[in-house]
Amino acid sequence: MMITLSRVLTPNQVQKVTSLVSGLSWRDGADTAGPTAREVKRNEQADLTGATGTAVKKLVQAALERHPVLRAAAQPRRFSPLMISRASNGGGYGRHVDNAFMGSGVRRLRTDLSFTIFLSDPSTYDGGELAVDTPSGEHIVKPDAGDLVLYPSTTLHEVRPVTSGERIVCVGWIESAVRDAAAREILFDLENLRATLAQQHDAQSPEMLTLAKTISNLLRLWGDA
Ligand SMILES: O=C(O)CCC(=O)C(=O)O
Ligand SMILES: [Fe+2]
Repeated sequence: MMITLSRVLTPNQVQKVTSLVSGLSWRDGADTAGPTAREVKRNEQADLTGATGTAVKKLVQAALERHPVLRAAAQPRRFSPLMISRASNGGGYGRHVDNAFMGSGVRRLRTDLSFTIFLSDPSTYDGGELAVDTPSGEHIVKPDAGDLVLYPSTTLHEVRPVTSGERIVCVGWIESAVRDAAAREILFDLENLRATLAQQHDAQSPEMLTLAKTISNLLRLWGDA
């Protein structure tokens, strides 16, 4: 399942992040890629270790954690550290698969889902589409600034060359509490159903209680703590 969530960052938050990011220093993106991805990674990564970088990460992380649809779709257990990437002048990121594991020690996580939060207005750069291989063909997106694209880390994907302007994004990975993608999709459907039914039914109604019980018990069956 691949979805685009609109306005995970509001226009104000995009502006705030963009202005903070403009004060950061950058280094070659190949430094943070795995051995195969390194060959095709042609972008730069912001240094987020200082106070400004920390402020950026905090702002974005808070928006991610409170987003109800992202929570329902991803069932996040752990988030990777966020990265800010920039591509211009024909840069991009050729077809690759993300590393299965990231980080080390207690911070090590399995990458179940990858996401990109677009920070640049799409009218300000040419190219730079994110293209993800799906069983039904390539899914190509270039959404508005503030939108988040969530897709399975199991896929081959690429960022098409940026032929003019500059593409700035925030990327990260999620280890889901529900490892199996099919199980995650069933739970996402049920959560959407719950949200729809909640408009007509009281939370204490037998229907809503049974649905709550079903979702909770499927999480026990399929989820990791
Ligand atoms: O920039 C993007 O949209 C995706 C980047 C990517 O695939 C990666 O960092 O592994
Ligand atoms: Fe990737």
